[in-house]
Amino acid sequence: MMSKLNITELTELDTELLGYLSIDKPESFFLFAGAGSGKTRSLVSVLNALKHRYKKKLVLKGQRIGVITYTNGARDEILSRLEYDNLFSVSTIHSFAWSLIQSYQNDIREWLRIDTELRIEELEELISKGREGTKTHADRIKKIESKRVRLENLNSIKKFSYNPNGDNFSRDSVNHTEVIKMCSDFLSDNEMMKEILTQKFPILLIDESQDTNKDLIEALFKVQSEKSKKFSLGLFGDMMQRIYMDGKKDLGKQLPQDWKRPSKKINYRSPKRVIELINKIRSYDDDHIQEAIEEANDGIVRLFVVSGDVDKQEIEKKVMEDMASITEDVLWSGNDAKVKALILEHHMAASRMGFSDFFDPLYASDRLKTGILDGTLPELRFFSDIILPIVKGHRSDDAFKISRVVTRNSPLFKPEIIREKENQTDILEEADLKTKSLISLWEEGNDPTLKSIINKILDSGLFNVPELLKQAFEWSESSEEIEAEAVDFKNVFAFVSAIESPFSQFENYHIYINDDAIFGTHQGVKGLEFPRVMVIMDDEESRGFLFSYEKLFGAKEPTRTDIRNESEGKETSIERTRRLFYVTCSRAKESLAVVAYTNAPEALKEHILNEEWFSEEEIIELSADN
Ligand SMILES: Nc1ncnc2c1ncn2[C@@H]1O[C@H](COP(=O)(O)OP(=O)(O)OP(=O)(O)O)[C@@H](O)[C@H]1O
Repeated sequence: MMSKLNITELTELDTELLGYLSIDKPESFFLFAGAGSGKTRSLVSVLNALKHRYKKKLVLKGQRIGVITYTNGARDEILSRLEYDNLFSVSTIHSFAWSLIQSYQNDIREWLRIDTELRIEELEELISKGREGTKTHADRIKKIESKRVRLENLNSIKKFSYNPNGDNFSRDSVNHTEVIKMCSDFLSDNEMMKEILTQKFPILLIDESQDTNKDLIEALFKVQSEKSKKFSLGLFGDMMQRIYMDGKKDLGKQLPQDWKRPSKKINYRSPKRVIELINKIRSYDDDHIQEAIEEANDGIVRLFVVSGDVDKQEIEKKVMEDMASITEDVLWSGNDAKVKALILEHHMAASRMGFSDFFDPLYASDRLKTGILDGTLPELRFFSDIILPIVKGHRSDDAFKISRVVTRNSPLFKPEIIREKENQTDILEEADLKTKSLISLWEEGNDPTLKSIINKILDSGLFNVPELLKQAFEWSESSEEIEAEAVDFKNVFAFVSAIESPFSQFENYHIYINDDAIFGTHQGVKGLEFPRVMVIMDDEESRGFLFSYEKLFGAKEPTRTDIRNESEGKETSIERTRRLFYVTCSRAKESLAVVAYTNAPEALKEHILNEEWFSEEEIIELSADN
């Protein structure tokens, strides 16, 4: 992503940006430039320079410099580069929005009242136009009922809550969409809010602003135009890397006259051949052409066209071996391979890494989704923070590690239990016996199911088992029919299925979500960079409908909707996919393999050659027969 900088390393462009961010004569700017051009690096170096220039002045006035990032990961990275200096408030858009509005509880209540009434009216209108007796009709009635309950409850809520990283399902919580909309409305319509924002943050910089929610961006534009004498807004981004539907489509098109538009032409990240490819991909959208740095390598790219009923894991292994010999870079294959393989959806990693039985049922539940992707679900923490370290301790014969996990987590070591026992060695012996019995599940290379682990622990009482797991275990053992109306029915059921899988599946899932795996998603690698990148494109395996590589690569005709959207000037799935393809290819620092699974290899190849994305020598065909 970024390299550590000190302020003496300011580039000409950084100095230009610094000039705009003067607190005496503020100006706003829009720095939009291609992948790898050093936008994030400029952001950090400019912030460091601002610290030296203005820290004393701003601290005296109780002011800070605001920075909005797209992900928590990017926030952490920038914060660490700024050495956690308190002058900066670095946060994701959701945390930022909530921190601005959370003290205005009455305004939140009123906003929710009006918004909920409006949503009810909209639903009533839809109901009056739609057909009765359909599922949609029944769903709408249900939605109205739940919104009415929310309206009735509004007055009794003492304090609204919000967790930017959570699901916000509780009665007093507001959801992600509401927080952004509320903040945008408050900023657009409320003079006091504009004053609060600009007083607090005379300088506000937004990274990846092409994907920042459009309502909020528009509200911030409004604040900037009204408070231009004391507020600088700096946008960093790249419209070609807009990959979420939330962003402002025409961002930057009608900027006010007084906004500055600095530019960057150099790509510092990628070798020449990769830059040539991404310039080509980009040429359909705009005429921004990048150049490589003088000392850049030539770099190698290959397109693997794969057809037929193939074993995908075998194919991808072969691609990596081929790349190792083509590039003469051993890190492309073997046990020590250092490759980033980009898949479109998480379940594609699950099937390749062998954790689908565990992952798929949980990921299908809306309420569990977030927690399973970031590993914060308490039911998963039970396995990751207690069972996994014990298993690892067992494998490495580390009795000390095991006993530390047990003493920290077992209710046997609670002070009140210890006090009750006359002889404390009894507790140690009891814990030891129960731990050994748990570990015996892995004896002789066994791979126990999660269910058998839960069973063992429920029997021994060595640890407390989280409620959902306990319930899932009981349901899976019960011969009675469970009522669909039961509390948390769907979630418990998801676990009933997931706990049938072996522990090794949990372990693989754990490796995946902790970024230790070679797999990452196309969307998730935004802002990152890797020496060797393998982009996997597989429409058949992906479940969404937003992207289609087969269409982008000419292997499938555009649908009537695509043609209609195009003629109406609306975005098509081809355009969206092209931007995602630009993001993935531009992560490569040394070499790039693109793997296209297709039903029409000939058409695909012809299209690619016509469009001159890859040359004949760069295309390798693989099928079930070779
Ligand atoms: N002026 C520079 N001199 C040397 N290296 C640079 C310079 N600017 C950026 N780099 C390096 O180039 C790479 C890309 O930089 P950075 O991540 O800041 O680009 P970006 O424009 O934010 O990229 P993207 O839009 O693709 O996320 C990093 O490795 C960074 O250290």
